Amino acid sequence: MLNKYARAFFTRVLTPFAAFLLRRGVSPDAVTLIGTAGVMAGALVFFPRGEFFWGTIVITLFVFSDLVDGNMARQAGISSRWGAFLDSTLDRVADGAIFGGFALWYAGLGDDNVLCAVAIFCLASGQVVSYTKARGESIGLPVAVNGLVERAERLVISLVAAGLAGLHGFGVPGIDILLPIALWIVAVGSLVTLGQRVVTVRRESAEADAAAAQGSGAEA
Ligand SMILES: CCCCCCCC/C=C\CCCCCCCC(=O)OC[C@H](COP(=O)(O)O[C@@H]1[C@H](O)[C@H](OP(=O)(O)O)[C@@H](O)[C@H](O)[C@H]1O)OC(=O)CCCCCCC/C=C\CCCCCCCC
Ligand SMILES: Nc1ccn([C@@H]2O[C@H](COP(=O)(O)O)[C@@H](O)[C@H]2O)c(=O)n1
Ligand SMILES: [Mg+2]
Ligand SMILES: [Mg+2]
Repeated sequence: MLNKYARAFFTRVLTPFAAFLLRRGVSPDAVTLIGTAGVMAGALVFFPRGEFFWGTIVITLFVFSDLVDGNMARQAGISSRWGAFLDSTLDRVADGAIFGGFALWYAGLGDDNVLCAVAIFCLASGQVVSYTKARGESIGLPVAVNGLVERAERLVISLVAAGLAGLHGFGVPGIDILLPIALWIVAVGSLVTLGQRVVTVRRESAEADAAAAQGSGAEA
């Protein structure tokens, strides 16, 4: 949903910045790499220590690079298969660091086995949700569904909650409950999304196989 409705807005807002970087000789690949490194640093340095406010600030500064890199490539007319591969692959790395950071907090000082498991579930299910689309497309299917909770939703729900939960460290009482709530929402939402995508791939592959069988029957 965010991908559909918010992308146009962010494209408008980020286009001048993307043009500025291109004028300075920065490449889209460099933005993809630096953005991922920044997200990983924010997640793995701050989250395991329970510093959710500062971790979210650092991640937010870098995560928008994922919208800037593609914008730069399109403006410069240099969108490439390599760029698409690099972008999607490093998305998985960044997501692993974010949910891994939450899991490390709950496995350590946060001391909550259930929430550690929920964070690991968010990490794994998010990767599988993305994989369903990549694998479905690689076998020639359209995978014409995005589902309830795409990557943008997973990030916005968990990062807004983490940023607000971090205010607990500045004396705001009770607000730290937002992070567990967000992790449960992302976990359930990812499971629903996984179901939606698997059902779609099942239907599309049955249709494609039937069409192929009909085609070879007509030839015989
Ligand atoms: C005092 C309070 C302190 C709070 C601190 C600040 C809080 C800020 C909180 C959050 C900011 C979160 C921003 C998250 C932005 C996410 C941007 C992003 O990375 O979007 C990527 C997404 C997808 O791009 P791609 O097409 O390149 O990626 C594909 C996708 O990943 C597929 O995944 P799948 O869906 O299949 O799982 C892969 O399959 C594919 O491989 C991959 O290529 O881009 C978009 O979706 C575009 C829309 C982005 C919308 C961003 C909305 C941000 C909205 C609000 C943020 C600000 C809120 C501030 C609130 C503050 C409250 C305290
Ligand atoms: N280093 C890069 C990054 C991205 N691309 C192209 O942009 C598409 C992704 O666009 P986003 O707005 O979601 O970032 C991607 O599929 C590539 O076509 C690129 O060429 N090089
Ligand atoms: Mg990108
Ligand atoms: Mg991306």
